Parts: sequence; C-alpha cells; structure tokens
Amino acid sequence: MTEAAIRRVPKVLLHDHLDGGLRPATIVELADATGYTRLPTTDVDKLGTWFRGGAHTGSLVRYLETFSHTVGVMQTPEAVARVARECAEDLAADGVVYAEVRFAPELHVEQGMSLDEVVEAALDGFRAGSAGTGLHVRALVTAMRHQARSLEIAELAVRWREAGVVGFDIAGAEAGNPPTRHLDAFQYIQRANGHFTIHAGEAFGLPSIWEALQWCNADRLGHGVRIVDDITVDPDGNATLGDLADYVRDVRVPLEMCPSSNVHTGAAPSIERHPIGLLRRLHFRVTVNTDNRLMSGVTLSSEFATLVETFGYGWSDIRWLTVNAMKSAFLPFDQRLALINEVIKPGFEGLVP
Ligand SMILES: O=c1[nH]cnc2c1ncn2[C@@H]1O[C@H](CO)[C@@H](O)[C@H]1O
Ligand SMILES: [Zn+2]
Repeated sequence: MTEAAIRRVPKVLLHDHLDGGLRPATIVELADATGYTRLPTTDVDKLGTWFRGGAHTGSLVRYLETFSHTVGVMQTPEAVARVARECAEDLAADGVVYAEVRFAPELHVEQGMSLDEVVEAALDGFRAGSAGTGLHVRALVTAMRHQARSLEIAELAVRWREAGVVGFDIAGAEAGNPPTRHLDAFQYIQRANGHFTIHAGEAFGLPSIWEALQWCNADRLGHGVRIVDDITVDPDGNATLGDLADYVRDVRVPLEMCPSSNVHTGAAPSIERHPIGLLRRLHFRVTVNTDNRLMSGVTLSSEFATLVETFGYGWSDIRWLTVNAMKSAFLPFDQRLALINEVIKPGFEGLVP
C-alpha cells in the first residue's frame, strides 16, 4: 500500500481550504503580478519550506498567521480563478473524485472585488480545472468567526447554491469565538434548507462541539477531535462514552478529521496519539481530510499513507473512510449514491474482498 497505489483509488475530500493549498510557485508569480511585496522570500523552494515551518508551531493562532500571504496574493478575480483551477488540477492528479473546497470571500475584497465576484471567480476556476478529469468539485463558503459578516456570507452561500456552492462554514481562531456568536447565520441557512459545517473541537473543547451541534444544528463538524474528552478508555481498552459523544456517534455526525493539520496546530500531540485511531475503532462517522495542503505539506493520498503506516489501515479501511465521506457530502442523495456505486466501489474492486 504505497502512496502511489493510494493515489490510484478514488477518494473523497470534504475539508480543504482554497487559500491553504496554493502551489508555492504560483504564490511567487501572483505576488509579482499583483504587486504584493510582503512575501518572506521569493525563492520557490524556500517559500514552501517557510510555509511548512510557520505552520508546524503547535498553535492554531500562529498557524493561521501564514494565511496572510496566500490571501494577500488572491485579491483579483484572475488570481482567485487561477488558484481554484490549480487546486482542482492538483486534486484530480491525486485521485480525488469528489471534493468540497472552502474559502472565505470576505478575505478577498481588499482590492475591490465584491463577495459575489470572489465566488464567481472560484467557481470558474474549479470548472476549468476539473473539466475532462474524473473530479467533481463543489464549494463551501466560510465566514471568519472573529468577524461579524457571517449572516451576509450565509446569504451569499444560498445565492450561489445552484451554481456550485453546496454549503457554509465558519473558521478562524476558535477560542473566544463560540459558534453561537453566529447563530443568526446558521438559522438563515436552515430556514433556506441549506447545509453547513462548523470548525469545532479543534483548538477549544467540548463546549464548542456542544454549541455547534445542540444550539446551531451543524450537519458536520470540522475536526471535532476534542470529542475524545467525552470518552474514557479503561486499561483493557473498553470505552465509555459521555452523553455528547454518544449523541455524535448515534446520529452519525460526520467528523472532518485532518490528522497532520491537527498535529501542526497542537490539537493532537502526534499522529500516533491522534484521536482518529480511537474514533475509527468506535465506529464514529470519521472522514479523512487535508485541511491545508500547502501549510501541512500533505495530499489526501499522503494523509492516508500516514494512517496506513501508523495504524496499520488496509484497503478496506480506506474504502470505509471514503464511503463515509461520500455519504456525508453536501451533494444531493442521488448523486452521492451514484458516486458510491459507480465510482468508489468499482475503484476498490480487487483490493477489498
Ligand atoms: O484548521 C483551521 N482552523 C480554523 N481556521 C482555519 C483552519 N485552516 C484554515 N483556516 C482559516 O480559514 C480561512 C478560509 O479558508 C483561512 O484564511 C484561515 O484563516
Ligand atoms: Zn479547516
């Protein structure tokens, strides 16, 4: 089960940030083209290393600081469309067959783009990059949790839903910015019969997960790793779940887990001790994701290869995780089913008994 072999099976990605997945060479070229002068270096290799080094700090707040440069070069429709096109190309080359890629439109308006223009440019890029490949891409629009534009961004998500936006999210520094600050935005999405996920239980614990689910009614959790704080495991390996952990497992709340990113932001101490091991064993609705391919230096295939190495996962585990992700996608039911039966299951034929 090499990384190259994993690249060839169909995979599904639910949690990937557009502004966390740029090619270093593109950042340098866009900085030049758009007059952005604040890059730490214009040497492509050194820049890639700088992003990974800056991200692996054990602090979400410091991890997020590196985004000022990627967002800094994504301030024109051409730049956003190019990054989105390359994102789709890179995911297709990695064997991803369905992806939901997220970005925060409010971060891309510094040079006068409107929120709608940002979304339009990203969707154009996704379409161009996925054309002729086996990849289907949809967008999630994110509101920044420390800002106050979430209702406006929720309205934007609904306005663009026929064109490829399938959901809404909040991201950014979690501590001090609880999900209930944005309750009106989540209620707006619900009244419009839309879908949303919330970054919760990454840098802050159970109260954040509880609010995301029981006050805001999130369809999925971004990360959700701290749900393990509500699970006790005795020396024989028997697990006892608290009420919230029971709820998350019982109603099959999808967990968008991003193992490497969690180690880099300090949400998990190491891959070996990452909660995904326990949560997968207890049959939570676990999915595997990249979060930020640039900052964490990963692809979806490399992330699976890491899990194979660390937890001894086999093809049946990868297929289970992939089917979990497809079931949890914000795509209409008939399209999810078609991808599972016509693309994912046949793609694992001969590998899984
Ligand atoms: O792991 C994460 N936790 C919280 N916020 C994040 C994470 N990764 C990226 N972003 C934030 O989401 C914005 C829109 O894509 C990024 O600009 C970054 O600030
Ligand atoms: Zn994220």
